Amino acid sequence: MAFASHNSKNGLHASRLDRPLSVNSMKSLASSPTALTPTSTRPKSAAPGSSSVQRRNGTGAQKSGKDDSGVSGRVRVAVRLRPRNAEELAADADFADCVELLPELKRLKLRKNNWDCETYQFDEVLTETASQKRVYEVVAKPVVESVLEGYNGTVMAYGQTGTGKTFTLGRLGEEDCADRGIMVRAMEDILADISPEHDTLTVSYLQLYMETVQDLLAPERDNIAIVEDPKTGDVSLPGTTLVELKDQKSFLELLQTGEANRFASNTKLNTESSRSHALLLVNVKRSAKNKQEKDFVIHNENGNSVHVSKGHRVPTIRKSKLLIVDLAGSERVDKSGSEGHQLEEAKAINLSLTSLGKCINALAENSPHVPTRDSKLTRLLRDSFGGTARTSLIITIGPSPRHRGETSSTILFGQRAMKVENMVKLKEEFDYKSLCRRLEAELDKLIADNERQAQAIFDGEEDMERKLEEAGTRVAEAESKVAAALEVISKEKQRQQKELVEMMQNLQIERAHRERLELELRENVQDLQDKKKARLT
Ligand SMILES: Nc1ncnc2c1ncn2[C@@H]1O[C@H](COP(=O)(O)OP(=O)(O)OP(=O)(O)O)[C@@H](O)[C@H]1O
Repeated sequence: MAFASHNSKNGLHASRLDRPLSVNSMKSLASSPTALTPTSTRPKSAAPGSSSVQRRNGTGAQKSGKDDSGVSGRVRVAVRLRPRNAEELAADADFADCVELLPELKRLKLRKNNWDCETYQFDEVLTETASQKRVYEVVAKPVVESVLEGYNGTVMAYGQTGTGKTFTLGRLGEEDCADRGIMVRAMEDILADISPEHDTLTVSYLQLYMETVQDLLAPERDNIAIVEDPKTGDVSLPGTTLVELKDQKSFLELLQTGEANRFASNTKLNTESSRSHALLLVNVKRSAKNKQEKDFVIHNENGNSVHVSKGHRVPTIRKSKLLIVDLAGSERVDKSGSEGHQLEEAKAINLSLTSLGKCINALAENSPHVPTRDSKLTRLLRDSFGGTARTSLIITIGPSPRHRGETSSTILFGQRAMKVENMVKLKEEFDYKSLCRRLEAELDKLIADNERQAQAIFDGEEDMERKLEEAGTRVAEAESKVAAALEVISKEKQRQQKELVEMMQNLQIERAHRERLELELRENVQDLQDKKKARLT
């Protein structure tokens, strides 16, 4: 759809962000229970490390963290009075304010006339002198803390046009940091708490203008669909720009871009009147490790199950959302002087605010039917009112007796909202990706250990074989040496035997020779003796 050109509320022009914008879908606009005082009670399960809502319900409730009923948390409502503006100081100079505040008693008196008034009780009553810091601390800080603990949270401003909704929520405080509104202060606290290594912080910024959702960070996306999960009721806005945030500077740039693209007009009641509802959505994703007290089984969406035994650390992830809603101001068109296109805008604003009022009434009265589907605003706020969010509403009013009727209807809206009970839930689920990564790493380690052990055995076997081989070689060498020595010995023996035989033979020959000589000698002697005898004879 084509949008008419409007001035931005703070006169800034749209500028491209330096940071890359990631396009993604948003999921639910859920949240958790609120207390407006800093000492307020948190949901029982909100304490870090304590058991979550889903754990209270036992092992069966751990499927996805979505089948539990949550903890009751009433919508908390604060009222803030704007100081008289220049026009009121002049026009209402002779008249008393239409309201009287009793902040200590958390009461507000609405004057009916000079002698009669109605008294209303709120969770917090903020006078015209209340600082932005105090407003943040009592209205938004408990919700922000709760979001950081894993619950969804909503902070919303409602009130007549020109009463200070944008002042309360959207002030950047560039010149004086004391002026910083809830959005800037909330992000400061979130950035200070999260860990850039383990947590993820993404932001989208949208406006709902004449029943059309537009991306304030990419205004060409001007017809974003609202998709509701039929099972869980979670709302998502596919195609919305999601900016991953790391620092406050980027956030301020993002807010400036958004504000520059927001529809605002100069009306009789507010020179910079927002003509759209602005929704800042902060997604916080944090990983947590919980030690299990009991054995249990995790079922994933595919029906597979993993048995987790007692004492194991199971990685879980908390995906919470903080929704900050700056509604367009309700106005009486006769007073605001709207006509033409502006009149159409005013009608659309009033229509969506009326449907929000109807839902709040139905919820406050515990009506079986809540007309959530009547407008896009109520569809977007489904989790904030009557859902799982911790919701804090700030209603803004002006002091002028001329707007007593509008102030009265704002107060009644706040009173009815105080009766709305949400069922806050810890947005925690098992981190299957991380569990899978861890199991894979463990498996890789086991495989590596196994391979190392197998290698060691293999190496041991090889070593043994090598030693056996060496021993065999040494034995063979020794055997051959022994054989060689034996051969030498045997040859020597043979040689010696041969020499002995030869010597024996020589000896026998000599003996025979000597015996022959002796015989010859004896024969010669005999012969001589015979000859001598013969001569003698
Ligand atoms: N608490 C306050 N203290 C001082 N000035 C304020 C305060 N609240 C609002 N104002 C001033 O009143 C004017 C209107 O405020 P703002 O634009 O925030 O109203 P709004 O409720 O957002 O109006 P609309 O619904 O028309 O957008 C602004 O000039 C703003 O600075």
